[in-house]
Amino acid sequence: MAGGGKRGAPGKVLLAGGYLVLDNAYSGVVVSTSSRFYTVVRPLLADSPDAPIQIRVRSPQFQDASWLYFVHLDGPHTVRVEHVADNGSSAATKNKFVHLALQRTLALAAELKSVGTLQNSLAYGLDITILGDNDFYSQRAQLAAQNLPRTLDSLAKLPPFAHTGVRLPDVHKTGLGSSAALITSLVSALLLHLGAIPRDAFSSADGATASDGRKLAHNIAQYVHCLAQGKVGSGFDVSAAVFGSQLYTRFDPAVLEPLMKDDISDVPLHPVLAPSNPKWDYRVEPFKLPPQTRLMLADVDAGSDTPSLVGKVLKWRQAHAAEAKALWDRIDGLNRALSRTLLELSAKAARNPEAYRKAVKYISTIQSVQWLANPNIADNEHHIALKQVIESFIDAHNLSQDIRANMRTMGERADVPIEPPEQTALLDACISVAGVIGGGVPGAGGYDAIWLLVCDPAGCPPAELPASRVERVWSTYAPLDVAPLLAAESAERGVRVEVLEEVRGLQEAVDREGAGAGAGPR
Ligand SMILES: Nc1ncnc2c1ncn2[C@@H]1O[C@H](COP(=O)(O)OP(=O)(O)OP(=O)(O)O)[C@@H](O)[C@H]1O
Ligand SMILES: C[C@@](O)(CCOP(=O)(O)O)CC(=O)O
Repeated sequence: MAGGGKRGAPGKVLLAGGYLVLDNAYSGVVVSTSSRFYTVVRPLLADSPDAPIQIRVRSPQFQDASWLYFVHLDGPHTVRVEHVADNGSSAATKNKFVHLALQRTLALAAELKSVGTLQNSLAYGLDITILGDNDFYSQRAQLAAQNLPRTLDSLAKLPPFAHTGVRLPDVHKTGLGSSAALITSLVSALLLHLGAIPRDAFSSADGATASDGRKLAHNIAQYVHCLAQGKVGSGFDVSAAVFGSQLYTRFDPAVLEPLMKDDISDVPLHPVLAPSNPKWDYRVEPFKLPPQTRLMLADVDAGSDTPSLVGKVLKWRQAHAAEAKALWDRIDGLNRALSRTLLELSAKAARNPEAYRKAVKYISTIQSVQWLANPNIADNEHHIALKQVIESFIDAHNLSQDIRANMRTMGERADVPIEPPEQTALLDACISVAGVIGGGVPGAGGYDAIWLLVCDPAGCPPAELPASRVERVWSTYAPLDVAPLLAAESAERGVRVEVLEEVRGLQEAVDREGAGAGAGPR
């Protein structure tokens, strides 16, 4: 879009529901993050009018990350996107995720509009820039290079969309779901740019009431992500990128079966991907974190291999069906109760803001075990509303601890490190800090990350915030190398259209490496 429209899609954290969410009998509690992927689409203004339609895609945060494609519109249902050498050193590198996103989104647009309309929209070619917030990639090297301690303050000082200094395959990812956010952002930008969905498709949000345009973006993003990954996962990460925080229940993979072959040139996409196709049976139920709390995330430098964890857990589940069912049912009950309790806290805050504010302020200075120890609060009838808020926070604490215990059981039974002892020690240390509500290992677990939910009382001096106490624990924690991420929960619900100039550092990042608006292919 001339003028610099761009589409941002958030990352995700699966607070609860790892493994369970792969089965549509269960759900996952997923939070979308303030860290986003952005796609900026501009005309390429290719020199020769006779040249084939060109699309150039660049990721200026990486070395050798520029890909050039020719688009062939061979017939009413034949859109071919061909990867070609881009004059530079990137000739040999492919990007399957980007290539498939272009290929399938253009094909869908051709079905929805017409080949002629598509040809017109692509007449000048497309110059696409993809940028991810720093959080998606480990910033350890950047902090070390600038001699900065690993704190939230230091992260805030790094330039936005910092260069990672490496090639894409060599980057250390932090687990926020870079590929799902990237695919969602890219296909949404293309659908809008090509007029395949209305311009206001992303202006209102909320799962059940989402526009058909948003639902179409969801369906094609799920499809492309599955194709690129070579498997149909639960899709919670794409759903979070599209719809925002939610209680997610997966779609039946059968819906995508007709399109999962390599050559589908004779199979129309829209009948399968249309929001009106009843086989899309995913459910998005409302979820958000309570006011005056904050999600904290840390990247623990000891990666684990998610696919191998998942394979082993599913194998154990199959071999021990009855025991696994009891465990899965128990965990799902706890996960749903956690989601309900956190939503109840939002409702209590709305009903009685004063009592809520006081409760958060009070428990922010005390360890969770002591939250109702004060007889003044426990027995005083003037404090009923305050006490009710504190009780919900205690429920949230107990539920998250129970979930951890049951996930440890899952790990022990399946013999995989879902919450290994090293992570248990770290989480116990963090959760015992005053003002911390609960925490756990996100997603599939393993050694690589933790999440915490902490009180964030309004008007408290920064140094006295629970988050600052947690940061001190992280920065001095000897047994593991713990680095904070900047991300918090995103207040916006899912993918949205933004104004280029309003996202700090985005314009500069797009212009980096000599690729200003109107630049021809290099
Ligand atoms: N900035 C980017 N520009 C272009 N492609 C990217 C970018 N970031 C990621 N990708 C694509 O996504 C692929 C990585 O996907 P993969 O599924 O391995 O990661 P992921 O599981 O989403 O990672 P994480 O959850 O840790 O962020 C890369 O190989 C590349 O094709
Ligand atoms: C194990 C699983 O349920 C969650 C994996 O999540 P993550 O990639 O660890 O955030 C797999 C999935 O849902 O696709």
